[in-house]
Amino acid sequence: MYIPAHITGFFKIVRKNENLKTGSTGAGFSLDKGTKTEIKEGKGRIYFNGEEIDLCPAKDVLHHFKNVVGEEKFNIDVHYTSDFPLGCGMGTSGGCSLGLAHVLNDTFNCNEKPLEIAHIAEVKCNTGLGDVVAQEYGGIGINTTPGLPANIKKLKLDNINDYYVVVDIIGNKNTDTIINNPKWIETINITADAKLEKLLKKPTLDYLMELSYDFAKNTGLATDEIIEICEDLKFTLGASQAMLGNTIFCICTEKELKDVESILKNPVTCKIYE
Ligand SMILES: Nc1ncnc2c1ncn2[C@@H]1O[C@H](COP(=O)(O)OP(=O)(O)OP(=O)(O)O)[C@@H](O)[C@H]1O
Ligand SMILES: CC(C)(CO)[C@@H](O)C(=O)[O-]
Repeated sequence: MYIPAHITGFFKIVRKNENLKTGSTGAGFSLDKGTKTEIKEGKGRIYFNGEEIDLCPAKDVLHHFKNVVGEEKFNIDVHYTSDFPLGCGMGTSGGCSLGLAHVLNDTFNCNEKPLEIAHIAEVKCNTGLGDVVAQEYGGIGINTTPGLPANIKKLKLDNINDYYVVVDIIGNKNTDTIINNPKWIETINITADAKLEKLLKKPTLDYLMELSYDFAKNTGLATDEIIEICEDLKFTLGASQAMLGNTIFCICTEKELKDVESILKNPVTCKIYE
C-alpha cells in the first residue's frame, strides 16, 4: 500500500476532548514519493527501510487490529519502504500509520475505518494532527476543520504538471516537541486563522507558498539557514520550511529546476500527487 508524503505549509493546532476531533487546520499538498507498507509473517516487529524501529503510531494501529482480529491470528511484522526519513516534516509517520491501517483492514477483511484509526494513532502518539487526513485525500488541500470527518477544499490546477516540488532535508525535528508546547501552540495559532481565511479568499498555489513562508518566518519555526536558502529561491513560485521539519521545499517550473537543484545540497525532485 503506497501513501504519498505530505508537506504542510502552515497550520493551526486544535485540541478537543476526543482524539478523533483533535487535529489541525491549514494547507499543504501530497507528493508522488512516499511510503510503501507491507506485512509479512512475524512477531510484531516494525522495520523502516530495513532497520527495526520503535514507531508509536504503528504500534497503536497494530494494537487496534489485534483486538479486532484476535491475538491468535496476528503473527505479523510490518515492513516500510520510504522515500523520506521519519521526523523531517514529510508526513512519513502519517504515511506509516495510514498505510498500515489500510493494509490490515484489507488483509484481514475487517470493516474498520482505516483513516480514523490512523488519525487517532497519530494524535495519541503526538506524531501528527492533519497529515493522514490530507494524505487520504491527496492533491493540494486546504483543511478548514480539525480531525474527522474532514472538510478539505482541494485546489484544482489545470497546469499542476507544469510544477516540480524540490525538497531538501537538512535535519529532523520531532513533531511532539512542538505540538505539545504551550508557547509554540500560542505562537502558531495566533497567526494561523488569518492565513487560512486569506487563502480561502485567494486559493492559488503561489499564495499558499507566500502564506507558508510568512508563517514559517514569523512563528520562528524556520531556521536562519532555511530562511537564507528560501531567499535565494525567490526566483521560483515559492519556497518555505516543511512543517514540522528541518526541511526546505520549493515549487518551480522545469525551466527553473536546474538552478533550484544547484542551490540545494541534497535535492529530491517530486511532483504533486493528485
Ligand atoms: N530513526 C528515527 N528517526 C526519527 N523518528 C523516529 C525514528 N524511529 C522512530 N521514530 C519515531 O517516528 C516518529 C516521527 O514522527 P514525526 O511526526 O516527528 O515525523 P514525520 O511524521 O515524519 O514528520 P511530520 O509529522 O512533521 O510531517 C516519532 O514518534 C519518533 O519517535
Ligand atoms: C504540521 C503538522 C503537525 C500539522 O498539520 C503535520 O505535520 C501533521 O499533521 O503531522
